[in-house]
Amino acid sequence: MTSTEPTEHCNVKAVIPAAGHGSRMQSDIPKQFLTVGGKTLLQYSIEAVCADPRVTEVIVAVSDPDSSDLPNASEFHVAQPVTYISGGDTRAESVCRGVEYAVAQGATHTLVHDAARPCLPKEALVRVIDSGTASQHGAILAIPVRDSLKRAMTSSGMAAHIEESVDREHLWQAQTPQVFQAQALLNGIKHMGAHNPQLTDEASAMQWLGYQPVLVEGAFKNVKVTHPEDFECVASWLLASTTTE
Ligand SMILES: Nc1ccn([C@@H]2O[C@H](COP(=O)(O)OP(=O)(O)OP(=O)(O)O)[C@@H](O)[C@H]2O)c(=O)n1
Ligand SMILES: C[C@](O)(CO)[C@H](O)COP(=O)(O)O
Repeated sequence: MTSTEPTEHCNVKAVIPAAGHGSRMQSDIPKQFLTVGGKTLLQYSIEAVCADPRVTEVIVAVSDPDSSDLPNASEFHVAQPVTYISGGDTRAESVCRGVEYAVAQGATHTLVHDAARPCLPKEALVRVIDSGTASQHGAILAIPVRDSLKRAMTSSGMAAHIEESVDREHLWQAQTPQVFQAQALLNGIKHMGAHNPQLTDEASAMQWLGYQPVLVEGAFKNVKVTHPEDFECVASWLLASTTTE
């Protein structure tokens, strides 16, 4: 891909994959429905992506969109409409269904954001929408790797010996949101296959098509709740931000 011409008219719809089981979190309920200060992580994530008015709708992929346990979509304190759809067996499948829905609703771009990243700062959101809509390659939030990297001799176990050090220069950790032209992203996911283990994020699908998405500076606090210790950090940051508002 060589063209970086921006799209003239943009209609950005957010897709939030929220149909996971959170097995690594080991909680009784999926992590996106854990609450902090009376709100679920999912609700924080929805409010976070709605902080930029260029987002015109939020599409949330959940396991059962008809479940009475889900908060009524009209109750979210955001200006944009929120729609629940049915997610899939893999994160990529949930995203694929959301992007299909967004395209059918006239989206030019989709912004995909994990329900499990509730501390997304507004400045980072604005940066990634600016870049993702300005380039046909799209853009993702990411942070440069900070620590020294070691490759282990074996892939399992915590007592593995070091085989070699790995140069961290040019290495980034991918976050969400990830912003792409909606139809191109849909094509990429379908070509790669929503059950392909290499399809760990949306940028991978675009790279499969030959695009080179832009890396936009993310934020340390935009961590994904994956393990219990992540939840402890996120809960304290969310509580601190609600008491200072
Ligand atoms: N079939 C799936 C799997 C994941 N997700 C969502 O994708 C995001 C990031 O995925 P991950 O952290 O891997 O979530 P889980 O699959 O829930 O966690 P685990 O891998 O520990 O089971 C989460 O918001 C999760 O709900 C989804 O919508 N559909
Ligand atoms: C998309 C993602 O959040 C980027 O870091 C991530 O790939 C989600 O899934 P994972 O199973 O934690 O890799």
